Amino acid sequence: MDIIENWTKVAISEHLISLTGTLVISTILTFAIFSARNPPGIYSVKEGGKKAQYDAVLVGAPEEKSSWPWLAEMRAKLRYMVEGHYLMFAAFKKNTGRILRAPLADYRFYILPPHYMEELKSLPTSVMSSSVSVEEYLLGKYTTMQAHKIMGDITWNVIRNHLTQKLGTLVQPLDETCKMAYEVELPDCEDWTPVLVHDVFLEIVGHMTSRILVGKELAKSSLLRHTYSDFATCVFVASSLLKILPSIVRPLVAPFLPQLWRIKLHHRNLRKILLPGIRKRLQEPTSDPGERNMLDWLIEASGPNPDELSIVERQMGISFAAVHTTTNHMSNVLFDLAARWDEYAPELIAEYREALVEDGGVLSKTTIAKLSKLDSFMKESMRLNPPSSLAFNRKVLCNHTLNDGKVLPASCWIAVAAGPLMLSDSQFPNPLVFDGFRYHRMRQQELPDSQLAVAKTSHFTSTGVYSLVFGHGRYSCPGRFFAGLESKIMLVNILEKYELRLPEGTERPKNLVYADALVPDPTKAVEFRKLTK
Ligand code: HEM
Repeated sequence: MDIIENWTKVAISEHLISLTGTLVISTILTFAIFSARNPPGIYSVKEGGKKAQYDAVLVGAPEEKSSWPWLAEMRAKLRYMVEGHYLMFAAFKKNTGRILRAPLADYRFYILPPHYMEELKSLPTSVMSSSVSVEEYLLGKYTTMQAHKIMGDITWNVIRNHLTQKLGTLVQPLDETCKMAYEVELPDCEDWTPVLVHDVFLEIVGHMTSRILVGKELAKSSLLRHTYSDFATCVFVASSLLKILPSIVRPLVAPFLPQLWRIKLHHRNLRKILLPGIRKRLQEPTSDPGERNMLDWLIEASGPNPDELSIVERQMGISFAAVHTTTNHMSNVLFDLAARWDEYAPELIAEYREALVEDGGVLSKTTIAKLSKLDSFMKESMRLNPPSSLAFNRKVLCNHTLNDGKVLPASCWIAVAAGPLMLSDSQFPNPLVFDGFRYHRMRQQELPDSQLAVAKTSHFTSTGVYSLVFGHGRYSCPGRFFAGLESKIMLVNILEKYELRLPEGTERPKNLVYADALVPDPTKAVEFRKLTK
């Protein structure tokens, strides 16, 4: 009943939000005009009133010098929102080796050349923090995505020391869940059937991730899966809407956002679903190793008197990090595979069958590790369709002097232009061409010294300057090994049972752009057909 009442509120508030549209647009303009204090083009970074130590080039600034600098900056900000991804490529190409400034809302956001990564990648979180940048980017104050609290050491350690270490034992439960989810979520596909891959795989990834987060029984709850996936959607939508407003106006608009209402509802529902299980475990820890899951690991990692609510919050945080990222990756791989089925599927199927036979017909972690061509295909899909043109996003927490003497001022943001680096023609022959087995070949060939940096990071989960989709260094994505395993299990189950193609007369769908982010188009379908035995 509670839930029904809340959904009614949501419907009413959706009307209210359209009324606030006018307010939003007028405040964007006010904000853009009054916040444009700096001239476009070359932007001098001044520290503590001293002379600039370096110049940063404003991404998206007009070529010619403008007599209305604030107008030029305002245009750069608006352009960045709609085509930031492409502007970043153009600016990086023209200014390789220079520091760029991304005109994103009211952040001081510097895009550093990649050579700084080596010295930055191991800095402690007291100097620069990935969690704080996530939290502020997603406006955690409003959206409850307070990453520095709900991620933090406990979550990181649980993912690194439990989830990743136990991947071998998770293959069978994940495979079983994947097969069940395909039965439930995919249509029959007796003949060619269009499938909206983003929406359907959001459900399938939801089933598989929940299986690991909460165990077999609780993972059956469709409310739980909806809570995990819609929480993330609400956080993205609400933060994107609020971010276009000046910070002073945000508290006035926030109460009208239906997404923020839904976020509250999701927290309440998750508590209702998880707390009884958490309390039961606190009294009597799960003894069956096959039944232990993220709930047990979080309880163990939280010390002698675990705070049960913080375990629920951490679950929400992990699902946030895991579900949409993996869904978007899978959507891209399926678009790429469907577009080139005849070229790649026969070799991928042969590789899988051979590995399975070697392992006595039982899918295991070793079988998955033998799928070098599939790993390469997934990595190539990510190289050309990264989640963002930026990576290694950090909030600088105190003034930091780089080895060459330049100072990163406290409270600025930094990132590296991951997208352009992954298209570097010095590292990738024909960088714009999809070459699904490029990384597979790299692992087997002798490469010139100039390409060794890429060759060393040729595996799906490895990170480096030319492989930044999972970030890099001490705080790179801890869940990437799980994401790789989960994706491969979903893919071998497709290769085994289905054929794919794009709807007739269509091409590989283009990604949607929002600022520097790239998202697979959720309205585009892939056609599936079940193989007859
Ligand atoms: C294809 C799927 C995924 C992609 C592309 C991805 C990407 C990323 C990136 C770029 C970061 C930031 C790293 C950095 O700043 O250097 C990150 C952080 C993180 N990821 Fe992933 N990830 C994926 C899947 C997962 C999964 C499945 C999990 C959990 C099981 C996970 C858990 C996390 C966590 C906990 C963080 C730290 C967040 C924070 O500190 O606020 N990720 N991920």
